Amino acid sequence: MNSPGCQQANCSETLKEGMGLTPEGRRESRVCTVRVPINIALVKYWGKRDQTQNIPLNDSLSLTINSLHARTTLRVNYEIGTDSVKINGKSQTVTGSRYQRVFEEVRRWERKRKAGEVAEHPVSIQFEITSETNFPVSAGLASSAAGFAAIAECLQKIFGFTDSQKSQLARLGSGSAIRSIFGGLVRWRRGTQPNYEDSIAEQSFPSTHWPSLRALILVVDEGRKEYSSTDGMQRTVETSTLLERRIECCDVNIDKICAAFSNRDFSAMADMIMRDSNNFHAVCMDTSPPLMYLNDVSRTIIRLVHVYNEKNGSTVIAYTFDAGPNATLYLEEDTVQDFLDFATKQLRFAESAQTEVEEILGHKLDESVNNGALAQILQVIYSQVGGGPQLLSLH
Ligand SMILES: Nc1ncnc2c1ncn2[C@@H]1O[C@H](COP(=O)(O)OP(=O)(O)OP(=O)(O)O)[C@@H](O)[C@H]1O
Ligand SMILES: C[C@@](O)(CCOP(=O)(O)OP(=O)(O)O)CC(=O)O
Repeated sequence: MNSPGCQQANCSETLKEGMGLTPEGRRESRVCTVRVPINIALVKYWGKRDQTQNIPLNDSLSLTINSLHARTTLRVNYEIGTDSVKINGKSQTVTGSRYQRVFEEVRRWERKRKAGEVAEHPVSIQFEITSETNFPVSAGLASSAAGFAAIAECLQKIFGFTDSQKSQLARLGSGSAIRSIFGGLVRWRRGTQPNYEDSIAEQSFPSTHWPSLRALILVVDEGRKEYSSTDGMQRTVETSTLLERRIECCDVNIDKICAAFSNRDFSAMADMIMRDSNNFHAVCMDTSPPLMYLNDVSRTIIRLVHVYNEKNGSTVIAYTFDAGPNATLYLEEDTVQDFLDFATKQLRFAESAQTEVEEILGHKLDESVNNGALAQILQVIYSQVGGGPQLLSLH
């Protein structure tokens, strides 16, 4: 069976103080390129106590999935101009966006830093971002997490911000982005301080602690989801009575998953992962009007996983669903082949997804096996649990 690639985190460099000047005496532009993976939560973040700062009501926990990533280049020009953001070749609206929130925060910090210094030039900063992702954006595959963590990484490298400032910038863009700053198993603490400085992420375990852990993402819908996570969770906060109970349980569930992870006890971890996913979607259904992120294919996958575990006599695979119908399955490497053999008999795979399965298995599928029921899998992504951001270039 083929192994998915693994990259190691390597993001400790920053530009040194004392930057170059152009012949006109202006600061030279700086450019940074990073590659940052997505993360998929095992205990979901859902609900905020501060909407503008993205401060969560509950702690959350995720695994970093390094096959899916954003490759982002940020250019900072020290002049007055219009900021721009391009994702997969498409220009994004910056005015009034989350990008602008992040850019304004950086300008504010730089103004503050410059106050007291006799600046030759006022703080004029223009931002240009180009980002490519190797997966669809806004489809519930945590594109915003990789995207905003990448922007925060670049900003730290260019401006020399502290780790805490980097976290704040990532979180300001999208809450879940704060967890993509690390590899492995990552916890985002909601924090209790009024200034939110302790609402930060930390690595609970590096990916090397459990090298045989794998993720299989079954994409069943590549389209934009109906309600964004941002709007959906706010609606839940306003209307769900179950949310309060969910929030009470998150810390205990995180502790249980961390203990299971520490002992590499897959079955104990898997049970908690599936419980959290189901609890999260129950809370979504308890929202008014309900948030129905799962579809029939998602539900077929849920059933399939339980049948497979039962057939096995122990829990060897877990599902989790974010705010969309696509499934992330966690399992160990030695389960992948048997599970895919089983799944290809029960589900229907689109032609490209079939090729992806064949690549994972390292052999062709028998013509007759890929004829399962109507459930259609469009794409299969196989990944290790990986390291965090990688710095590609800085100048
Ligand atoms: N590579 C990127 N760089 C910068 N911003 C990005 C990038 N990819 C996505 N985004 C931003 O994230 C938004 C999509 O976020 P959204 O939360 O709707 O989807 P998602 O992240 O795929 O889903 P979820 O967070 O529920 O898993 C995009 O509209 C864009 O503003
Ligand atoms: C279901 C989730 O994926 C929700 C992610 O929400 P976002 O981080 O996208 O929300 P904003 O902070 O408003 O940008 C669960 C999770 O990743 O923890």
